[in-house]
Amino acid sequence: MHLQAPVVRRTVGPLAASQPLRAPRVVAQRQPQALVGREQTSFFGATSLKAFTQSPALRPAKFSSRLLVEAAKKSVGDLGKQDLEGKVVFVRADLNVPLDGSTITDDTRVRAAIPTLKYLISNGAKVLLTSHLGRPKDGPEDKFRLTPVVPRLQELLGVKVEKTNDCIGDEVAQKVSSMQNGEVLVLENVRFYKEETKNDAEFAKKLGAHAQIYVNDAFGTAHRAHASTEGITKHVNQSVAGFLLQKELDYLDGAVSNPKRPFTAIVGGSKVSSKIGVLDSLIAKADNIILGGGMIFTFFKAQGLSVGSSLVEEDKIDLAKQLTETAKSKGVEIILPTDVVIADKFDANANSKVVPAGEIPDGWMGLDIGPDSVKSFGDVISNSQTVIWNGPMGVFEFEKFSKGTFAIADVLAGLGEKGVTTIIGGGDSVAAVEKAGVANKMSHISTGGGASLELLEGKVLPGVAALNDA
Ligand SMILES: Nc1ncnc2c1ncn2[C@@H]1O[C@H](COP(=O)(O)OP(=O)(O)O)[C@@H](O)[C@H]1O
Ligand SMILES: O=C(OP(=O)(O)O)[C@H](O)COP(=O)(O)O
Repeated sequence: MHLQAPVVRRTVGPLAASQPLRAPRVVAQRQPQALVGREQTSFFGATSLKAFTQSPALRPAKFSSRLLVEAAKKSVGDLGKQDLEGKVVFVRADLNVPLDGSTITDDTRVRAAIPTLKYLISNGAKVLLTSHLGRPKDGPEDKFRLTPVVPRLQELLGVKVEKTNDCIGDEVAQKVSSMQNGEVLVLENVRFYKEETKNDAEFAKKLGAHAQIYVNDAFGTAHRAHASTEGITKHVNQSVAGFLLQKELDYLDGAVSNPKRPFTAIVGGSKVSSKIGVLDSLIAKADNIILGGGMIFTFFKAQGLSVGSSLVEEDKIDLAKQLTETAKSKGVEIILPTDVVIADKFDANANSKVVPAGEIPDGWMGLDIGPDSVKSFGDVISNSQTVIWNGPMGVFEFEKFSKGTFAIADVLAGLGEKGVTTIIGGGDSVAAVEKAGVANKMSHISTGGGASLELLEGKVLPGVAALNDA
């Protein structure tokens, strides 16, 4: 969630104008899925979080996202005062918010966590709340502390929220022992321990040491089998889904299991290695795949084009080649930008110019899609009936490189009136549409980018699978 300059890698190979990959398409229709409690409205829009907690659809005894799990899963809404009062409840949320220093630039994920927290507080639980923030590499780092979310949580919850400097250990034990019913204690970033992402059993046990009940409300991280999303469930009495997780699954499952067609997926952003694998199954599901952001340069390099010092995942170049071939053979369109905005350094005030996509000079890097690409992407998007978008088209945090992202956001915003389903997923993508002022025009704002893409793949999300059956 912190801006990172692309790794500088020199490109060798022929200079050539890039061509988007276009071909006729054949896509098999999937069968409709029966669903429970789905609502076809954005829950961050006008109806917002209040309606979310009050909606009867969100208090079903069971819910089931059949793309993901065999059995229906238990929800926090199944637990009443008799189950929660005086109990220590460990809540794993996704509070991985975009930050500018210590300022939260988009609080969507914090707001999204509120309904579950309010429900637990009002039922007298002692709430231990934790999350990851960013991807710290080697232990605690101040810039990855959860400190900035505490005042915002306090404001939204209307109760005092305390925080520890660690997520396990003596300080946590001591603070938990003096907690009163209805209090909230934030535990520090779980990724300060490498054991978190390794799903280490001992670490998971320590995380769960004080809690009787585990609530997973971290949809954005449900595709990770980590100690706080999966391992911990083995060390508590019961594990249930939070309202956000439930809401996301119910909505997305319906929207992507039987999408209205043409179905277009837009994939951008900078988590190339996390997301490039998803394209394989998208080829089987979507009619059009539009690529932007940092995703594109690995594809351009795979075509032997010049990418300068743009973000490239060298070890994914072969995969990019394969994906291009697979798409061609299946008749699916993978649409790449034809022009890009380049910069002479990774900086808001860098010199910039627009060049054909495959002609980035050495020392320059692509930080946005260009105006011709905006137009051709816009044409494809405007002819779609379902659009899912994860990953900004450029470094939208810098004004100079934000135009492509905001232009695509505007195109999507205009489709709502025509009844097109528009789904935006991912911390930064949501921040971008919020910044563009069009979030309330989308059908669904999802707190998970990678998670919603994996859902789209039909993969089992480990954070969901680990919960108790209803
Ligand atoms: N061409 C690019 N080069 C480097 N970074 C980029 C580029 N385009 C977009 N980004 C960055 O990608 C980040 C978001 O990526 P990602 O985490 O994959 O999206 P999301 O959070 O929506 O899932 C943004 O911070 C943006 O600045
Ligand atoms: O921001 C997130 O994912 P996203 O960018 O795919 O939406 C989640 O917090 C998961 O973070 P991770 O991709 O570092 O595991």
